[in-house]
Amino acid sequence: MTKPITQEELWNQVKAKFYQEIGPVSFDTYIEPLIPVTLTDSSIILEVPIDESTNIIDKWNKSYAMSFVQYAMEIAEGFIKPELRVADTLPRASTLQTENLTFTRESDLNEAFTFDKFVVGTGNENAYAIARAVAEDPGKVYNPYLIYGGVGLGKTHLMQAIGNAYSKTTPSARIKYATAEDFLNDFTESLRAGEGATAAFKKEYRTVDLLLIDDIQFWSGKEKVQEEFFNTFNVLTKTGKQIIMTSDKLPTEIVDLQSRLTSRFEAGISMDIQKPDLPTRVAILKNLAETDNLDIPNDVLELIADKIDSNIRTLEGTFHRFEAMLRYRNKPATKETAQKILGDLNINQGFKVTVERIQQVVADYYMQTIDDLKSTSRKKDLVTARHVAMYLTRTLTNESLPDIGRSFGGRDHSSVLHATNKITEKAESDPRTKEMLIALTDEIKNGK
Ligand SMILES: Nc1ncnc2c1ncn2[C@@H]1O[C@H](COP(=O)(O)OP(=O)(O)OP(=O)(O)O)[C@@H](O)[C@H]1O
Repeated sequence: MTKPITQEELWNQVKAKFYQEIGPVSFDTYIEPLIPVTLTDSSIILEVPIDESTNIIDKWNKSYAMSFVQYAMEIAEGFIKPELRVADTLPRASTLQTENLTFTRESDLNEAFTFDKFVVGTGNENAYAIARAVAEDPGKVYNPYLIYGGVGLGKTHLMQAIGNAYSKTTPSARIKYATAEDFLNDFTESLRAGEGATAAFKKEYRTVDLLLIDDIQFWSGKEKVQEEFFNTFNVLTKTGKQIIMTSDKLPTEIVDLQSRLTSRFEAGISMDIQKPDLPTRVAILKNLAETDNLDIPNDVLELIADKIDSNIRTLEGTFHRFEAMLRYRNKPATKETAQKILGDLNINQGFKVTVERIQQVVADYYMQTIDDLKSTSRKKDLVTARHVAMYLTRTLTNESLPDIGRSFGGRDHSSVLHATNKITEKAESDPRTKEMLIALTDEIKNGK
């Protein structure tokens, strides 16, 4: 700015020009509600009332920002950029109606979900690298940032790590974490509670620096909440605020998610988290052991990590059960203790459940051979053993009735159906049969 001028003078003169240019109706809608907050040599911050934020910001970005720069140039003889910021105060009239309204708390971040505690491995290194970049400079390149992937693989942890890191470097930052369901509930509640509450809802979600929304697949088919999020999204991204989301799949794969949302999301970046490989799983267990001051041999950790390969939440849960065995039941930190836990959890310990495996276990149990099971003999014990083996094949594998018949000496599919019905009925009426089937299933999956 070359000409000395106060904020008020500048804004009043700009307003006068707008009034002339756009007429009273547009002026009252888009210009009059703005409040100048800070003027520097090169910019002016204008606060937008929360309940009109979507409209005004859209209009400014489309048409008025350019006019402002031009007017300011004429008045102050220098370049002044307008920056819009959503006011974080509610309209006065709303206070009464919002008294009893509690939204999910502003920062529901889990302090344990930090970058330090996040083990980086092949399945998550890209998602991690972007998360770091976002935490360093939110609202810039990767906006919005969507982390997607299967259940229990660390999406929430990584998203919240961004929030925790940013709140450390920028303690004044407003960070809001909510699940997609929280967002929906807050929105519905605000609609129910009336106009003031709607403004309170907007304040809650639109005046933050970082908005973290978990599990957006929850909005599938829910039109109203999608529309509300679309507006929230626009206000935040247009004012340079960061949005981070998680989902169990890519937005384009979420059924009934509006395309205007998916296309907005595509403007940022989406990164998946894959299942962790064995070294990553072992490292996660090592971290847990270290945190809890437990000395557990590597081969024991490897055994646990080897058996639980798809879900980190289950991996952690198993570790904590193992820890409880050591601490409260004084068991040694050995492979045997670990096996016990894994067995209790009914986790597959390496036996692939095939027709042959089932036939072998059942034949051994009835002291017969696999050939006997396949034979035409109708000795009573053997018939029962055959029926049980067919029943277990039907329930534990995806084999079709004809395929099962073929595996049992070329029998007809109706014989298999007859056998499975018979055993089902018996298990329903006789608890000993039921127990025997459970024990056999366990042995088929986990060994003796
Ligand atoms: N790379 C990792 N390093 C350390 N702990 C991890 C890692 N990934 C996940 N965890 C832990 O696993 C548990 C589950 O992670 P999280 O809740 O983030 O999964 P999610 O992908 O969000 O699950 P959901 O699909 O159920 O929402 C958490 O306790 C988290 O701390």
